[in-house]
Amino acid sequence: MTPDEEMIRDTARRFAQAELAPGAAERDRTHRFPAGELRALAGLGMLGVTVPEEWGGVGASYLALTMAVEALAEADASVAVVMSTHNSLACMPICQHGTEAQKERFLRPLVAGEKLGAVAITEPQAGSNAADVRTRAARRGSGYVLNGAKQFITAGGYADLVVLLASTDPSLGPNGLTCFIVPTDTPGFAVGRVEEKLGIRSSGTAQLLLTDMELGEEHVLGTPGKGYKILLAALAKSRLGIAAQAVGIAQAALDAAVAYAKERRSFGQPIIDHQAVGFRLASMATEVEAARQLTYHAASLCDQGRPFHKESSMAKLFASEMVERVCSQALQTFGGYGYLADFPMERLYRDARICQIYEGTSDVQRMVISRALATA
Ligand SMILES: CC(C)(COP(=O)(O)OP(=O)(O)OC[C@H]1O[C@@H](n2cnc3c(N)ncnc32)[C@H](O)[C@@H]1OP(=O)(O)O)[C@@H](O)C(=O)NCCC(=O)NCCSC(=O)CCS(=O)O
Repeated sequence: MTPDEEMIRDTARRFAQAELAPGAAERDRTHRFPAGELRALAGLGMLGVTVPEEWGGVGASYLALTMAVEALAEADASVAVVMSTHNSLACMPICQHGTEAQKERFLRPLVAGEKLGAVAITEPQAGSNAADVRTRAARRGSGYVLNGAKQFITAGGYADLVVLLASTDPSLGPNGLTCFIVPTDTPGFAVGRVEEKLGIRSSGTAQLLLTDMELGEEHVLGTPGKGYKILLAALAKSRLGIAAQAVGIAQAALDAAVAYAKERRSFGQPIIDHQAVGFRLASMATEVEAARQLTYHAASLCDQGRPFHKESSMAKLFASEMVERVCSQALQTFGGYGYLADFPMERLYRDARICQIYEGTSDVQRMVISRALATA
């Protein structure tokens, strides 16, 4: 880890503990989207961590981004996932595939925190099979007219720009999918339901509706027909962020359980001194550290330009299944108090569950890993 990476991690950690942790339960309860908190994060460079400095970013590594997401998730997983998605799935595809004009117009304000980014791949019928996107972008004059619906879009109710996958040629299947940069004030764009959820309740997950929405050619991101590959490549990186989110939530649960187990007494001693509790905490700590190391390893491979897709999926798979186990065991340590909304365990337990679902379910990660094994 370089001094710069450490500094980014520590900056995120300080902000998370001072500015996010105190309001996390309240945002969860009221479902308030953390718009002000995200603007404050922009001031710390957290909305363009891996974007080069020439576009206003920090120009840091994916390891730095991963550690920053982990630190935020320890305090508030909703903020962490919005920040992670904005960085990896909105900023970076534009950074890597955008024209100079697109970077000037769209990327710079995203990094500065003047605009918030989201990604829209998933549709009501297209989840794990992302190639089944049916949102249609039909040619009209020199531009396109888009019709369709997008589902489960993180920050969808609040984003200013959406990197969106649509079909420009259905006869070509996945090779007819194209990425568009969609300003959400475009006529024909509407936010549908903002979803009620088990966890990450302040992340503004929404359905997006596109009705005869006209976009000029300058909104096409990358080469038409290459959109699926652009976003599969971006997802391989963004999954590091979900793994990091899982590690952060699990660390918070572990810390809370250890603190409680030292303080709570039964049968004449702190419960941590009962072997059943102490051993349980030991196993939890080991699992959290194993997931962290898998995640950092995958991020480091990515930073070195080495193959990392299998490792990224392994990290996401292991960390997201680990966090449910660890949160369950942490909650158990609190006994009845763990089940009450007055205590943080209840929210951590709910926030943990989504990690096995979004940005590729556990089964999708197993698919990516097993295909890599088959072709090695
Ligand atoms: C299930 C999948 C993993 C795979 O689907 P496919 O079988 O359709 O894809 P492939 O044949 O493997 O690949 C097609 C094509 O793309 C190239 N490819 C694949 N992976 C990569 C990569 N990591 N980097 C670059 N290129 C890649 C591959 O070589 C093929 O190219 P050729 O045709 O050979 O030239 C996939 O569908 C999948 O990941 N599904 C899960 C989708 C998912 O994660 N959805 C969540 C999206 S997020 C969202 O929409 C909103 C929620 S949010 O977080 O806000």
